[in-house]
Amino acid sequence: MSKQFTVEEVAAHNKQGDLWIVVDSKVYDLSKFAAMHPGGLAVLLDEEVAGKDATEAFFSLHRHEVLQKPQFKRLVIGTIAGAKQTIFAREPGALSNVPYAEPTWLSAGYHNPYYKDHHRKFQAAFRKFVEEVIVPDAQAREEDGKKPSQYVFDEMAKLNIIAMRMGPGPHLKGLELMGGIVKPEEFDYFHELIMGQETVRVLARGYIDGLGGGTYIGLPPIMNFGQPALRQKIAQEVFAGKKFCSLAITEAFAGSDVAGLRCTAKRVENGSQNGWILTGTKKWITNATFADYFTVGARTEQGGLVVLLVERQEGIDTKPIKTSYSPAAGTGYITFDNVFVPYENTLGKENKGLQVILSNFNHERWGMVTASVGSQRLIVEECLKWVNQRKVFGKPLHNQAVIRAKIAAMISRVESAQAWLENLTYQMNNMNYAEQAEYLAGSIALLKQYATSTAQLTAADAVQIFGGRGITKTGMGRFIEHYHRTVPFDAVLGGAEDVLGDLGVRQAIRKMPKNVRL
Ligand code: HEM
Repeated sequence: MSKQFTVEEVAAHNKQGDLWIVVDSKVYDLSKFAAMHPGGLAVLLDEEVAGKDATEAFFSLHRHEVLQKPQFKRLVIGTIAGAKQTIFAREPGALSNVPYAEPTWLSAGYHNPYYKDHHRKFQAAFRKFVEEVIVPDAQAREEDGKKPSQYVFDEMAKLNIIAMRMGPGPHLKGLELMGGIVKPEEFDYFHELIMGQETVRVLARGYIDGLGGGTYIGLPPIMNFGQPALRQKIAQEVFAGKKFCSLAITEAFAGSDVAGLRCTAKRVENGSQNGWILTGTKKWITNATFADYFTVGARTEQGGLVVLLVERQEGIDTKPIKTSYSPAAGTGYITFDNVFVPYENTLGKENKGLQVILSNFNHERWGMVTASVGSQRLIVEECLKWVNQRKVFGKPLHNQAVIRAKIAAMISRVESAQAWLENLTYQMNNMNYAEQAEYLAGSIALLKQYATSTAQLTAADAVQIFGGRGITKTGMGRFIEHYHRTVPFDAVLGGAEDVLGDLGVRQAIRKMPKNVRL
């Protein structure tokens, strides 16, 4: 049992060199630390703080995790006799009890039609994995800008997480998923949705893309259109966490208008050399700096498009691009200088590359929505906690009607996006790929536009609620600052918002019956 002190005993230690304070029933000896305190010595010597219970002052200025750091835990010398700890951090893997911090299917008292028992078990195990294995590496790599550590990929591979990240399908056959919690034949788009929403809990946007953003979009064309032997070899290497893919479509010359690509692929057929010569550049390619395989869109001599699987080799140069998120994503500029690509590395048919590129767009955009809505929800939780603990004019911040109005809008946005997302996910579970393309392409595009545009409104509101802290990289508002800075990525990747909104409406117009009038 830790040493017990009375309030009076603590009160006697209230000066420089002999300074104790109480935070949530624990007594901290700050005598030596006070001079190094990042908030300064003076604030600790304040007569309301020195030798007193400073719980409220502490939590209005620091995140809870400050107290959990080993160097600060060591400052605890005992507890106040008869007092009990009242503030607890969420255990790794546990659900949050903050209202709206979890989707309704994970909220006490709610019912839902979509998720089964194996989804719940999967969610609990996956969150624990994210918080225990990924979060520590994510925060460190986001800081130093290096790619996610190899041990994280290794741990993911052991549970077949990289394979599951590619969604349901025959590639999961025979694999033990998440230690056997879910059977390959049970694995559906709701499991994948859970993965998308749990992974963003690391709140390190660049790192998340580093963790498999390139593979998520670069591997499907290989799996769906590659030669059997080749796709099996590559899928195995990638699922084992040993190799990485990236999708190299976008260029400085062409973004959403893939028809305008300038990278060229010329056929060469002279005896042993039967293949393509690839020349050109690609820009903003996620994971490019460390990818082993590039799924490249290029223009043929006939003016059509071809998609090629290109292995890293001489003639390929990748250099990092500085974006507003961290270099952990490995975002790069690629130069292909007369690179030879064997003919068997052609994905799909020559001059029919557009179909290959477009074929994965729905799944890719839907996946981006899962992540976008998941991180939007974390921001709602951050804001609810902050307005509850922050005091202004002697009252909690939520006492201001304007603040409550902002929170109301945030909750409505995230709940509507989640409900729409779950509905479309249910449709995906009950449609084959062709049906998804036929019925869902427009809705998914509209949902992505909705999710990312509401995310940006929520990011802006969150900054207003956090004030200066919302634009500061450390301290109470650090996740708000990060989110506000990186939220445009979601709105640009997979198609800019306006393009997607337009696509959704064009699809609807295409399906307008000829025989209807007002
Ligand atoms: C166990 C006791 C304490 C520890 C370990 C501690 C530690 C820290 C740390 C690590 C920071 C910088 C990180 C961050 O921005 O969150 C900080 C900042 C600060 N601390 Fe403390 N602190 C303690 C108690 C207090 C108390 C009782 C006050 C009372 C007024 C206080 C006032 C501040 C202020 C004003 C800042 C600067 C906040 C800002 O820049 O927004 N600290 N403290």
